[in-house]
Amino acid sequence: MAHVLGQNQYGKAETRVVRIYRDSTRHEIKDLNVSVALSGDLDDVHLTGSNANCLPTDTTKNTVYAFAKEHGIESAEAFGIHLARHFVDNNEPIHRARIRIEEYTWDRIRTPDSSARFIGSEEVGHSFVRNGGEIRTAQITYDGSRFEVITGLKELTVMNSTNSEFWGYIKDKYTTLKEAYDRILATQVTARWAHSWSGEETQPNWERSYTHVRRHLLEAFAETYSYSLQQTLHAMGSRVLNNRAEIDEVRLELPNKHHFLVDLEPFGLKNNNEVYFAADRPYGLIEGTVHREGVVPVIPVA
Ligand SMILES: O=c1[nH]c(=O)c2[nH]c(=O)[nH]c2[nH]1
Repeated sequence: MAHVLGQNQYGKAETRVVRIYRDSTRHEIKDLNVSVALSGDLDDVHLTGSNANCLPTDTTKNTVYAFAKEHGIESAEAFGIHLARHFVDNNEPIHRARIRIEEYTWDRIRTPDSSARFIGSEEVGHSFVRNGGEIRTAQITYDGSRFEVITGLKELTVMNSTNSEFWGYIKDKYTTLKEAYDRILATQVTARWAHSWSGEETQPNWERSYTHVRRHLLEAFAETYSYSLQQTLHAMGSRVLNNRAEIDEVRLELPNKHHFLVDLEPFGLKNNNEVYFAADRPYGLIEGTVHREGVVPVIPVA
């Protein structure tokens, strides 16, 4: 039986690159995890053993490090665009590059010590603490003519301790869930958003765009009086599209981090919505895309 080689791609995954800027005593850090996936005219590599069209994954890793030195890392998106363009435009057999990046952020450590090696008010120019919050993500795809840039974040955990209800749902013989008129709403946000930029004009300010999208997601979560996590999801996506013209589509994955009231009656105590059991699994998983009318969604449904 004949077999057909289907979609394939290759490259070095998870190259961890840390770039320090030492231009002043106030150092800057960019800390990325970069995964390269190349595809193109690679049939022979798989079928005949000829590696004539194969740019080694080792080289893709080296390119990440060399570009960090030569071009710097202004933003994950700009760095990914640079890499993708390089791999496709300089290697004839490579027709498409997908660069996935995770970015870890570092906050400055502040100290009241005012000795000379500290600059500014209370900031230490060279001391950082890893931000325990969300991880930033970026995916850049380039096919030789168009770019697709999908920015995102994951592991952003948020909670509303009130302003959340859930009732009026379908009830069948298996339904035991009690209707809730004042519950905790907590989730760990995974969000991705697609930019309309595709390579023609100058690039958006990726860092500023990220900061604003994150703020809009959080503000929408906090300000929405919620009748379901689904409704909150739509409010979060809409808020981003209403406020950020550079973005066409937002996809959200929101696990419902259930908080169940503990029965305190056995101890002769009344639980007035104060003591909860935070369950880690199973969890409801609410997923959805909000996009502009007429735009064909591009963010893959994982
Ligand atoms: O916001 C919610 N959406 C649901 O679909 C659902 N289902 C459920 O059991 N609890 C909840 N909460």
